[in-house]
Amino acid sequence: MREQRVHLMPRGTLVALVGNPNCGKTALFNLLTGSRQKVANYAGATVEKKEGRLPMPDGAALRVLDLPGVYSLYPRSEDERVACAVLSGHSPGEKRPDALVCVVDATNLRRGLRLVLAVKRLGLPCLVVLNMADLAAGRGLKIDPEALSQALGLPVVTSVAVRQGGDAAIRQWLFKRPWSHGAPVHELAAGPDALQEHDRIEADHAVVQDLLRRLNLDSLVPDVLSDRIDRAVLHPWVGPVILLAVLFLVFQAVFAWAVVPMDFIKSCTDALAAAVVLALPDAWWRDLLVQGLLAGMGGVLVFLPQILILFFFILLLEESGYLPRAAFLLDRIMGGVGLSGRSFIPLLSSFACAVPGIMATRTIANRRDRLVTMLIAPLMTCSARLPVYTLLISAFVPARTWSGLQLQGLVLLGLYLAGIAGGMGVAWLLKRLTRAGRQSRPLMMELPSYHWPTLRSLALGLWQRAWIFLRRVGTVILLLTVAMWVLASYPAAPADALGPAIEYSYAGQIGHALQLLFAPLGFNWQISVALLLGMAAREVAIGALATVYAVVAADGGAATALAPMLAGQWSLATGMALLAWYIFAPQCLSTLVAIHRESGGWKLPAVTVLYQLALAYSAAFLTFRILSLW
Ligand SMILES: Nc1nc2c(ncn2[C@@H]2O[C@H](COP(=O)(O)OP(=O)(O)OP(=O)(O)O)[C@@H](O)[C@H]2O)c(=O)[nH]1
Ligand SMILES: [Mg+2]
Repeated sequence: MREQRVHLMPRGTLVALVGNPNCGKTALFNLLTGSRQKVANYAGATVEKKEGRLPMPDGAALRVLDLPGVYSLYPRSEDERVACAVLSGHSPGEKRPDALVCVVDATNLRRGLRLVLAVKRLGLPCLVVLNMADLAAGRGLKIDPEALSQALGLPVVTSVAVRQGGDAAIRQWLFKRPWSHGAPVHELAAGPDALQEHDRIEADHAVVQDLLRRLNLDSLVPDVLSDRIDRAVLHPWVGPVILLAVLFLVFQAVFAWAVVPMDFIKSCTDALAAAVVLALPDAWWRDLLVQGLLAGMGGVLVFLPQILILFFFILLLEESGYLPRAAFLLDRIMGGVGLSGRSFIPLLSSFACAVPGIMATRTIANRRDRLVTMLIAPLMTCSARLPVYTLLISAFVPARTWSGLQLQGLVLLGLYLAGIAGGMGVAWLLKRLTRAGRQSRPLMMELPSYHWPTLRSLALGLWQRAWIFLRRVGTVILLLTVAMWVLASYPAAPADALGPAIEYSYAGQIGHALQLLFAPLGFNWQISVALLLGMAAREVAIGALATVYAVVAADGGAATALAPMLAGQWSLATGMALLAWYIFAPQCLSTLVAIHRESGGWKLPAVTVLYQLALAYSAAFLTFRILSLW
């Protein structure tokens, strides 16, 4: 029987924000609807349509859609297809918008107005918004919205999306219904509607040139400051030095700045555990609270400061406009392994989390490049690995400093580089093995103006990350550490037991069974169970280890510091082998689900799991064997 899908369309008036990439659509969307979608200073920050609600003065609400940026209405990449499908009314589960807000970067009218012409031909009521009016004014651009409106036959307003109230004129237009359709303008009629893509773009280009000339807006106003900064940042050898220095600073900071807040959180959870032990009677639920919840969740929570420091830098880089420059600098290296600089931003997003990174591959027009990028995205070190890395580093790498350089920070940077090297190695192999991989694809990427990130957006971004992390600790990690405690505590040891009680528990049994597989890597049974539970989410392994060792210690059970405990129990070779495992292992279900969704099948996720397992096993095996020789 043929499958039939019925889409239920939500009711209500629908307005969509459309525009070139990076013109400020999402910033406006957030302002209009009070949402907190990701705003970033590079093309392709939004790759999926997002909905919000704008309350109207009459009590009703408008449905507002934020769309991925488009260069034209001839989509080339997946994110452009998402936007164009909405505009043409072919988006699954969504009706055609009732009106459009066409956002134009006021500092780049030439490109923005070409899209306005195409959008006007869609025949929907449309408001043209000249956003970034503050930057345009700063550069001495004088645009008369009234004259432009006359010329376009559409209403035109200005906006500043990064200022509270900077959307006032848009609201005013949206609140005044019914919206009028645009007026036909004779000068804009560039040839018949049925022109082919290339001819249509050429014709629109000519119309826009003519229009700008008539309005005295055709002189190019260069962004002097950005150009000056770029002279250093994109310099063939100064550029890479700056890039390395930036990365270096980030990893040093993750260790150096986090010490005080981490100690604070640790002492809080320890004190809480001690107080609970004193206050509550000795019962199974006290053990659950102390050895399960406090040890497990506290063990993960302590890494919040490091995660926030990492995100502070990621947000700074995203908002400043440096990222596309880094992509540009790395294009040659990426070309060497059969990818283009286009893959850089999706890969870089994967350092936060592979899931948005895999979504961001939608901006890569070439399908082969897109699939390879998805395949290697999980090797980039996501923030969930950070707790595992820093735990093992603080257990096994001495906190030594050489003239201001922290050894631990260097090792952390090394782990990140190992992940990158692994990903590049896989891409290089695929380039050698496939014909498509050997074709070179030039990088076309715009370099946005540098911006100062606003304190508000930084604070908001950090708060969002903190919230995501805390929610994870409060849900997945909580559930799995409770599961771990149950596994580690039951069944109780028989009366005539010789070994420690935990050896008889389910965790002990499962761990010993798995150990057959992991013993060649130097992993003991505790690590083996922790890895099993850690398949769901990486940090769970830490909570699981904390719980197992808390149950083992069972000394009335304050949440003892995990790192010194591990240093005492494991050999250096085991600790390092576990680090090597973590660089490559496929320990995240959501990543695999994302690869499935974005690639449209199970083949790619299956390949990902298999190659990652093979890499992880070999890397851990070699590390353990080599270090054991010492
Ligand atoms: N100064 C200034 N900056 C703005 C304004 N609007 C947006 N920005 C900045 O421009 C950058 C891009 O904003 P976004 O809202 O992410 O742009 P977008 O159109 O959604 O981009 P894509 O999702 O990539 O298509 C961000 O760094 C914003 O902070 C504005 O009116 N003035
Ligand atoms: Mg956006």
